[in-house]
Amino acid sequence: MYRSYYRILGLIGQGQFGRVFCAVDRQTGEIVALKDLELKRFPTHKFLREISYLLTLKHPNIVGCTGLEYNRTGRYVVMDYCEGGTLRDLINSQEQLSLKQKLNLVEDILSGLAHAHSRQIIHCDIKPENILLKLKPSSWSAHISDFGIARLIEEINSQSGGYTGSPAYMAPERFYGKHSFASDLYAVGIILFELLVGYRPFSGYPGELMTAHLSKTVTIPNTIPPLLSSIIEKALRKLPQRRFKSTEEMLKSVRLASETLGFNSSSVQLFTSLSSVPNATSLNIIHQVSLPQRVSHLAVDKQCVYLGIEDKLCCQIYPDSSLVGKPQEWQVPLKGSLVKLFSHSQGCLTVTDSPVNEGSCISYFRKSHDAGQIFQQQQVCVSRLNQISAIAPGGHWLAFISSSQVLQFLKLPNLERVKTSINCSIDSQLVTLDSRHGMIINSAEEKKPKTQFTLLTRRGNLWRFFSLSISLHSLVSNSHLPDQIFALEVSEKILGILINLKPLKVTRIPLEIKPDFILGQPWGFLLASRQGKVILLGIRGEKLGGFQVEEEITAMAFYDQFRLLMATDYQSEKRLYFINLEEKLANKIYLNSNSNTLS
Ligand SMILES: Nc1ncnc2c1ncn2[C@@H]1O[C@H](COP(=O)(O)OP(=O)(O)OP(=O)(O)O)[C@@H](O)[C@H]1O
Repeated sequence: MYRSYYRILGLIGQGQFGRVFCAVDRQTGEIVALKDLELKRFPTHKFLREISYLLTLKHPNIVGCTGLEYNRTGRYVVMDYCEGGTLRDLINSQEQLSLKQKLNLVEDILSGLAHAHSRQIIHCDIKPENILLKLKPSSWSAHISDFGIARLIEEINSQSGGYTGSPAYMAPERFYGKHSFASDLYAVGIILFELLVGYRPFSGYPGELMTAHLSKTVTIPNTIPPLLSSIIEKALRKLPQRRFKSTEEMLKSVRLASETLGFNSSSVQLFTSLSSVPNATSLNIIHQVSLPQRVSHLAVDKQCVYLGIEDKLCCQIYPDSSLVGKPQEWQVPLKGSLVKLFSHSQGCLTVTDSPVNEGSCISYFRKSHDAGQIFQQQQVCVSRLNQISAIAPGGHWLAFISSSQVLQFLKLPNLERVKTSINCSIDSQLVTLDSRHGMIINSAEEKKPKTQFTLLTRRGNLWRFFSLSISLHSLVSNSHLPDQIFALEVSEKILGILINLKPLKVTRIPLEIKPDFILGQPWGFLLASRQGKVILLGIRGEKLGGFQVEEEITAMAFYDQFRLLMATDYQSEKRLYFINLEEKLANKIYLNSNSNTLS
């Protein structure tokens, strides 16, 4: 058996007939889905026949099957990867889609179906779980999955009698074991209803659903514009011959409705999910201190707090890591203005821009408990830094891209240069994943928005990883969850993008603020704007809460899972707050099994 062409990144899910994995092509770095079809249920002759026809079903709105993979672990169908999950995930999420976006998704489904129907193929199991999503700027494109598989399953089950499919989306004739192209259109009609109204026209147990589909009239709320309710009504007619004559005819009607209503969707009162504006409720402030000057940067390591104040570094050493009690305090001058501050296990690192030349200085400050002071131990001057990122927080490496567009590494704590010859674009962004890996991210907006993610090892090896068809900025990794990245999408609205790397899954989170601070924690991310609004997001992008302060926030850092340091500036009053967010997050947190459990 040969070595697999793919490296599996993670299990995406388990269907009735086998598992689906997210994998990366070892040669091209392309992300694919591998569907493992059990040998027992799909004997090779059936499997091959089905695959040969699946390979020919090519359309932008059908999840493409690109090949087969046989290896030691099994036999897989290789498919295009849909990083956005299913339409069901989107319906259940907090993302609010505009009318135009909802209709575009239905148009995508109908376009894919029209192609299949033109080849005499009926899907038989159209439902939100079988519609997969890919990112497109500020929205999603829909792709029909389970095509051939659905047909194959249909064949297997019809041999044992009875119907297959999902009763909530099944046309009346399907309960009698009959199906036609119009049965697929009925299912699209239910999806359109669900997207617009927020629930399905019929609910209940399979028996109740069957009765309803066969004999109950669909009630369409009068908040739905007539142009759309007439489409739903026609698609959901009980007799297949009374529905749309063809998929193209239904597609045309939806397109017309989208063009007529879509740009003016604010006037259409549709179902919307819960409002997610954070409440400005009282905060649990452990204590607060006045500061003599504005703090631009904050970093914490155990009982040491580092405050960046203009061209000075202030170090406070507390009796213990609860940061209660009176700290010992030292100040050291910095050469130039501070642009970044990192904590390190034995001290901290500063990056300053030199006022005299065009260069930057990276300095390592070591704290000495015995001597009760902090002193500068090492310093290197480099050409002005564009992007900088600490590899392994509190760890062994620092990587940066200099203005000469070369990626460089420094060993910590002695700041010894490691030679690399990796060219990077000046606009590249860097993030840390774990002690050995980082990522270089290049976003382009020109003709087509695109973001390319390249994996970087601490030895300076690069590996093209994957790309997304949107443009991203302000990327931040979560040192507590090495497989998660948060970013902002470049678009009219403020959209957060949560990227899980293993398996690749992208979630879009509409935000009410434009965050200036993004901090990763074991329970998720804290986002805050300088204007004082703070949002707490869980590890799946769900909103856990938030708060608002009157002051301008100038710097933030966590000193344990829940306790936060926040420096503010308000009418010449500068303060440092010690805040406990535990109550705000209590009972709302889902931690994955890799992270520490909460007491
Ligand atoms: N090409 C793909 N890209 C990304 N995720 C996929 C892809 N194909 C399937 N998945 C995901 O893998 C999981 C399992 O999919 P699968 O199609 O095997 O089963 P299912 O649709 O959940 O159930 P059923 O077996 O009843 O059809 C689902 O969460 C699905 O969204």
